Amino acid sequence: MAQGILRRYGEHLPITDRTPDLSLCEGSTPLIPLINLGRELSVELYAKFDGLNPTGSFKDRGMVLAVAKALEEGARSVVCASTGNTSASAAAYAARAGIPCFVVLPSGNVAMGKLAQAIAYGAKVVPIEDNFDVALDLARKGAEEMGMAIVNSVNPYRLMGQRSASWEICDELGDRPDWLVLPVGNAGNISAYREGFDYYSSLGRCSGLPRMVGVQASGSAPLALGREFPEPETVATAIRIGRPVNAEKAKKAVSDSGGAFLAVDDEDILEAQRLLAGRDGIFAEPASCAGVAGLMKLKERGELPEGIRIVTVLTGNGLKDPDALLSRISPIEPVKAQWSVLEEIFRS
Ligand SMILES: Cc1ncc(COP(=O)(O)O)c(/C=C/C(=O)C(=O)O)c1O
Repeated sequence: MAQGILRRYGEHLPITDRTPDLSLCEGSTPLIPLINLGRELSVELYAKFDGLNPTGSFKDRGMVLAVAKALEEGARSVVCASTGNTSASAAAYAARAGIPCFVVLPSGNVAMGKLAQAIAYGAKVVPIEDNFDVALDLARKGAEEMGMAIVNSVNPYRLMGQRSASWEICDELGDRPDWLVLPVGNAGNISAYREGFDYYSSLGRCSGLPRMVGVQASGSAPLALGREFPEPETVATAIRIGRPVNAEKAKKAVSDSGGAFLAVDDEDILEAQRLLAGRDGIFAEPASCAGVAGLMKLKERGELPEGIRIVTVLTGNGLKDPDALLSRISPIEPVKAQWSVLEEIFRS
């Protein structure tokens, strides 16, 4: 049975005998070979499908530790700002832990599935008339003024828990991949992967860092395009973040690994989402598909070496945000429930 992060990797995490044994059986997500897409790109391609965590995103890996340590350190409630997945995860683990959760969201820019989760798990949802970056400033003030535990990736326990994904990849492949490709918003996850590979390398369990490729949406790409984005815009609302709090760590992860940041357009992201589902049967939310869009762009430019082993991190489940896809297709009208009508369709 899945043990959860605190049990599976407890010896590598800041667990004490006072740390609550919190778990929603997160982690141990599948590393799925993308056979068809890999053939098209002429690489050995795997998807680390973190959309199969309990709340449907990679956030659970860090949240379980952040909430457990908040309890251990005497916090009586948690707060976060979120583009959606952090709030869903924080609300779930706070519910499990029996403490209140306050989430500050950029009104009108959070996918319905994620909002439904935060409400269902019982969080106090506070939409604001501004973007994620301002929401994070307000959540941090709430934590300071009212002694709540902030569980965004400014909380070090979040990145420590998220290192577990790199350990799972190494445990399964027997080493690090040649490349790790993933979407970048607040830049916590790419930083956590770097820390995780470094740590496993220090234990002799992998041979150093993979080349780390962080992909952003071109309308919200402060790291990829090297400029401010005070009004970030992208259909990939999960990475609609203009002021990444982990920017410096992420830049070092990319430079130390000989990697790169890439910017891709929204249409490239949605095309990657359709390809991923249509070729290899995996439905991931738009932000998660930015990595695949980046690989397709590199292939087009002749900058994707053949035969290398790549892991692309699918950070969130497609069910979180079906609107992005549905809003771009014409409505599917019902037909008469007659065999002749269906037969014509089946034969076409
Ligand atoms: C699906 C998905 N893919 C990628 C990212 C980017 O990870 P970071 O670069 O570590 O921020 C997010 C981030 C979401 C939030 O930041 C939030 O939920 O507040 C995400 O939900």
